[in-house]
Amino acid sequence: MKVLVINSGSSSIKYQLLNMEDESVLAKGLVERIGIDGSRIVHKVNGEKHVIEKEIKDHEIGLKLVLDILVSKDKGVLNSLNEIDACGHRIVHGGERFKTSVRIDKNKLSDIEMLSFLAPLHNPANAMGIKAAMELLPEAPQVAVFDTSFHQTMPEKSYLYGLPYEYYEKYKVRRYGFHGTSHRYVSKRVADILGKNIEDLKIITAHIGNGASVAAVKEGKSIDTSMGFTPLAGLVMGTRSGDIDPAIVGFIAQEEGITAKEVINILNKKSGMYGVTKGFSSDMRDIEDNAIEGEKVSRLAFDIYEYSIAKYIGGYAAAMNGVDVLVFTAGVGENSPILREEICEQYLGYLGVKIDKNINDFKGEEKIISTPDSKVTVVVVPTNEELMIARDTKEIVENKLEELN
Ligand SMILES: Nc1ncnc2c1ncn2[C@@H]1O[C@H](COP(=O)(O)OP(=O)(O)O)[C@@H](O)[C@H]1O
Ligand SMILES: CC(=O)OP(=O)(O)O
Ligand SMILES: [Mg+2]
Repeated sequence: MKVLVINSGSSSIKYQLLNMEDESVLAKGLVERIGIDGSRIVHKVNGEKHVIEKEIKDHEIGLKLVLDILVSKDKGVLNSLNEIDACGHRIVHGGERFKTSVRIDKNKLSDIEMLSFLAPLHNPANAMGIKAAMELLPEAPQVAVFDTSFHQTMPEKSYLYGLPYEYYEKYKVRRYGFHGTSHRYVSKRVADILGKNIEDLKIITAHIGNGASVAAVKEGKSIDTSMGFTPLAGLVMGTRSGDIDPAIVGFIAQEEGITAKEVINILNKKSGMYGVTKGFSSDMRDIEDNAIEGEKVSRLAFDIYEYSIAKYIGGYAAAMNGVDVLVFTAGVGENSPILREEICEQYLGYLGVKIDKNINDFKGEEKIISTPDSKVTVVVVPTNEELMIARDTKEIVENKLEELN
């Protein structure tokens, strides 16, 4: 079975075509800057990278280009689009409506669109990707895999805020949590790597990418996570503030003469590392390089970033009354030895965490970085959201996965 995985962002489409017989990636790529100047497609196949600059006005045109390239003579891997057996979509917000991955029909698509009020930055783009795929691949079943599903196991005490209860009843204001596909993948994978049963483990997964979140996974189930009602909450991120005193929103709005919505936009797009470094960069590679060279503002930003991660790890050790395994994943977690080292050494010694600095000095591999006598096993596990989406898609299409919706 060949599965096309689509992850539509507001201005991009990431895609992967997988052969599910052996889970190999046949081709993958990124359509970026959709609807703005400089749009292009970066396509990778057989170890080669092709960049095509082209005007791409919307998601349908973007996806059409992806499909054209997949069947093209020189850069393609398919003879015909009929070879695509199914399409899996990453959907950021499933609300309380979607507890598992589902096969998409018109009603489910409209429910996904209705959830846009909870994730205005993500769901409209996700829905555009589904519509484009339904249009261009009418024969292929479409499956939705939600960032929020894995966290639907959180108990009420984790997901309810200290707000008037009517806001939960009327508007479903609660913690949802995101990056669930990644937390699910790495928690299962680390149990396999360690040869343990996930049911016997208390795992903390730190998904540290441009968007970042930490989750507490007990007996294979998410019991808490740092993102909340939206992906703005929790850790300090590339451009997002993470947790702040909610009173700041009204205060800044009043002082700057702007609306609450505009303040939230600033918290999403102009804060985090970007904001603390006065607009220098949101990319951790830049911040890290500068911090290592001793530049003060970047060093401070890096400290704020690590400290916020460490506090959540400590909090989740308390939430589970212990921790057996700590996982680092995503762009920064996989590729920044210094971040892993500083977090473990400066903040987690009291938990009995000990890492081997020499072993830790690598990027992007599956590896145990703790010492044999460490009380907590610390492991780097590269995430693979696309593989999870493809696996769920295959299982749904083959009716092997129960849809609880
Ligand atoms: N070698 C590295 N050192 C530190 N950070 C890195 C490195 N490589 C990538 N990153 C960080 O990973 C981030 C992207 O992570 P990723 O998980 O791809 O994010 P997203 O899926 O949210 O776009 C980049 O912003 C960059 O800061
Ligand atoms: C939900 C979320 O924050 O996603 P990303 O990390 O891809 O921005
Ligand atoms: Mg990501």
